[in-house]
Amino acid sequence: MLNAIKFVKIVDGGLPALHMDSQFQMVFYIYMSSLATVLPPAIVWLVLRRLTDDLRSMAARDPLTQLLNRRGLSEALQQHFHSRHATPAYLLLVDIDHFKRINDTYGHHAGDAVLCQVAKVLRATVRRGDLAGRIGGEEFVAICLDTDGVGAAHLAERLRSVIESQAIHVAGSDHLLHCTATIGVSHHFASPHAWEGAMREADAALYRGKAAGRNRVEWAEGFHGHAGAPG
Ligand SMILES: Nc1nc2c(ncn2[C@@H]2O[C@H](COP(=O)(O)OP(=O)(O)OP(=O)(O)O)[C@@H](O)[C@H]2O)c(=O)[nH]1
Repeated sequence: MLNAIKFVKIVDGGLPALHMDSQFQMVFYIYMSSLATVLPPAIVWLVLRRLTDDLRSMAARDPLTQLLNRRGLSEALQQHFHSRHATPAYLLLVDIDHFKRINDTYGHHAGDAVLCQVAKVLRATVRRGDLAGRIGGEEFVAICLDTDGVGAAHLAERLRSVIESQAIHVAGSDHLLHCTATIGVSHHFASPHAWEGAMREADAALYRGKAAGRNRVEWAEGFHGHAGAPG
């Protein structure tokens, strides 16, 4: 049991809400640690390393969509900015419009199907090397790591228009759902600590987009990327 406690510490900061797979893994781990005295140390070490990797990856992801969560995004940004050739990043905050209505009208499982579809669009639309995450109920984040303001603005507009064009099938229902999203875009930022500030900028822009009628892209104050100059 002492080993189990040490193991949880390795996972750094404890575990998020565990779902079935991870609960199974913990039971498996405790079982393995009880065999630790009779199994060859190399096998025990390999199993533990694998479990540590799995748990670390689970702690960094949203269980519904498998996109990065806040912690996963923050870790990925730390890694990106530690590289000598790190490029500045742009943060896009993507918020589904009137999502509560979808839940209220078609049920929570329909809401979940919409969230999964938007996650799929995000994953498919950002470039390889960019980051995609879900940071709250119906709030998603895309972070462009190797582009300028024009590229970030194009990505935001492409995301908005692909989300709008989706017909979303809900299991067990004949309805095809549609949704739209409002997107706030931050200025570029160049350090892992600056991403909370970028979130605030994008959030303020998003708020303006919601007030202006939704289903639109809004830029942080003074952002010129959409006009052709780097932001
Ligand atoms: N299905 C589902 N719903 C969720 C989840 N997390 C949060 N929600 C719901 O998301 C809804 C968010 O509603 P609001 O914050 O009012 O936002 P909205 O209706 O999208 O309105 P606007 O953003 O102003 O367009 C709430 O009804 C939450 O219950 C989830 O994981 N699954």
